[in-house]
Amino acid sequence: MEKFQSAYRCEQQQLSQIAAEIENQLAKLENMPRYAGEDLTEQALEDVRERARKSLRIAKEEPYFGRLDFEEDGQGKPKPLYIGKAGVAGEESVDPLIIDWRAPVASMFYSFTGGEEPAFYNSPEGLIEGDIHLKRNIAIRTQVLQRVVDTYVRGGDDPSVSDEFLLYRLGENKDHRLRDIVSTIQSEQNDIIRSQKNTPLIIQGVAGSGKTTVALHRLAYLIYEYREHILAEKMIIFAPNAMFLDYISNVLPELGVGGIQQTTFNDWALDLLDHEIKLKDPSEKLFEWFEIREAKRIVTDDGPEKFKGSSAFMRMIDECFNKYENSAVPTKAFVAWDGTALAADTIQRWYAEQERYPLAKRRERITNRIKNWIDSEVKKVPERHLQKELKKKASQRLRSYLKSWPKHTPLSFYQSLFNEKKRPEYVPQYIAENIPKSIVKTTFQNCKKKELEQEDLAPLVLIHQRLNGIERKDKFHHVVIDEAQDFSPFQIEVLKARTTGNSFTILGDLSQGIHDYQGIREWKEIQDIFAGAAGYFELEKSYRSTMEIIHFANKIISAGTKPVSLADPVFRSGEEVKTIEVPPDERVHSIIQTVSKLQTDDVNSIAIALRTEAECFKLHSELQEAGLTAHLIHSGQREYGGGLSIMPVYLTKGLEFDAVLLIDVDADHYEQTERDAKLLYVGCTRALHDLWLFYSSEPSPLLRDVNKGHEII
Ligand SMILES: Nc1ncnc2c1ncn2[C@@H]1O[C@H](COP(=O)(O)OP(=O)(O)OP(=O)(O)O)[C@@H](O)[C@H]1O
Repeated sequence: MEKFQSAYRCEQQQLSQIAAEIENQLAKLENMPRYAGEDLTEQALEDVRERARKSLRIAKEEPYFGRLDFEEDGQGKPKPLYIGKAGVAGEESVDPLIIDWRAPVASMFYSFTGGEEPAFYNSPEGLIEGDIHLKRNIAIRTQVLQRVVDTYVRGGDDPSVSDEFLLYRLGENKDHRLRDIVSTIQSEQNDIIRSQKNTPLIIQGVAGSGKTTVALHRLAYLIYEYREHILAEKMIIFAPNAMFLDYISNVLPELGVGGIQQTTFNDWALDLLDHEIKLKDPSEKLFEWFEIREAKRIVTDDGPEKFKGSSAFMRMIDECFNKYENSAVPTKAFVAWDGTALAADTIQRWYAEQERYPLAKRRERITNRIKNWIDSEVKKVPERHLQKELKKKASQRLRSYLKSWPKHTPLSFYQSLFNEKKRPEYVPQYIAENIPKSIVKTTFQNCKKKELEQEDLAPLVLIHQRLNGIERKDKFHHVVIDEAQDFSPFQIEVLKARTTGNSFTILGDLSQGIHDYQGIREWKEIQDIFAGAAGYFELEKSYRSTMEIIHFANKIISAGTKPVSLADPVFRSGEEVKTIEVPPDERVHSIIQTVSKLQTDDVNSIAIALRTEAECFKLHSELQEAGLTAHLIHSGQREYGGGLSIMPVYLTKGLEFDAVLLIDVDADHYEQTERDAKLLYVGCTRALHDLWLFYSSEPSPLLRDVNKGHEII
């Protein structure tokens, strides 16, 4: 106790000094007039000052969260390093006042797992070694010291780094948005965050292992580490839906990072295609795939989503496009006026010479070359009064000549691939035969109506890229794909073509692959796209939920499929999971009772999750009639406001809630199938502290093993 008090007093004193210096530095910089002139050196200095102002503003409220006492070899004594979200330079000394968490030396705060072995980090000057004497977590809120926890003391009773501070953080009730984790990043997460930029990373992580959070921290790290080569506005995050984007929207600003694009694949593709097409309402697809009983659809390789998302389909389109491109130049001579013609061979030679340009550019360049040829031919005509007349005629003829040169948009080219009546020459017979019959007619009709499905977007983007090319300025510097198990190989392929240095962070969990009709079955499908050059990480530790919830969820997933790995919970114990049988006529009453109890206990966010959207609507109105108000969340939702929500279980993916109530967990709604096990697993693993499952009549067969002991299958 005494030791703790003295540590607290020492940090209190330190905080007062550092806070005063921050105030002082900030006041000086705020009072300096801003430079707005043309002098480049002055502009650069102003940029440096502006960056310092930004860091100081961040540091003012919560200057740091950790202290590491490190004795560098040969220095003789340990030096305390204070680590915060933003670095602050010292005014009086060369040593920084606060070290940015992304700086090389700060990596030891995360990678050090205890023991008396030497610690090290990679500095720009090379490897630096030394000993760690103390690792201390310090919680400060609005300049007030709240908690001091020594997680490692050299020579102390426990040689490893303790979880005490992590457990304190995990035990807190969350608000409705994801938060940064800079103070408690774990060693295995740190390795991912600090991986080098140009190796694509694939991260398979169990539910709650921090994949989304880690990817966002990685973006902040890359911006810091590669500030000379990477621009925030050229980095992009692909997330499953707009509500999820809203849910993660706080993390990057908390880390002092702005300007990164955040979108869904559908929105991004529609923008790129200049809204030439409309998308069918995606909720119809969700309705089809998440219906129960006889209405259920079965996944097959030649279903539209799987087939159109495959690399094989991409290769077919590529081949057709190559053929089209090779024959896309007219085979007849261009006659400018009678007696003056440009031979077809010449035009074809010019076309071949432009091979390195995308088709649209090649066409533009050939057109310009023909125009120049016309000009020079006109100049050869000795009668000056005829020249104007001839030029006019030649221009008219050029316009009609160009019409014989087929010009496609992405949509018209795509549509032509499905034209059964008039197969274009560039579509070889064997390709036409390999496109499943069930897809051909509907896709052709959809193209005519300009209303397509989401699986048509990647093919259209590919055609757009082949027609127009991708300019260097349009390339991404880094791409994050969250919930990547639901991405098709084709989607990844088109993004790969737009990304410099294969700089990707691709994360997901095969056990949560509930959109199996469109996503991947194994990570190899994505590894193959990068020809085996991708780094692969597996995260098994789960931070979100209590041990009880994770043990329960592990049994559910194991009852329906063989997961890549089972989640290993942190040692945080809570309430037992409740599985409750309720007669149908008492269902609403039971739900209301449970919710009121949770609300009385100050639980912030509660989700009531049902299998289908229609069932959510129904329960929502039943609860409303009985006096309980909740937010009804549907697939078009763009924001997530926390509190009490009712939503289909498939929409809870990626989110988390203090408590989750899963309704109708019976044999009808959740059968003994892989998809149903994954759905139920997703639902269970959304809960941080409390999980309730309700069923009437026969419980789901997936609950079969939940009451067996915790020894894992
Ligand atoms: N090192 C950590 N320190 C504190 N909290 C953490 C840490 N890692 C993860 N968490 C917390 O665990 C929860 C899950 O994180 P996140 O949503 O990023 O995981 P995920 O792997 O993407 O989950 P899922 O796949 O289940 O959606 C969040 O509340 C996050 O703050």
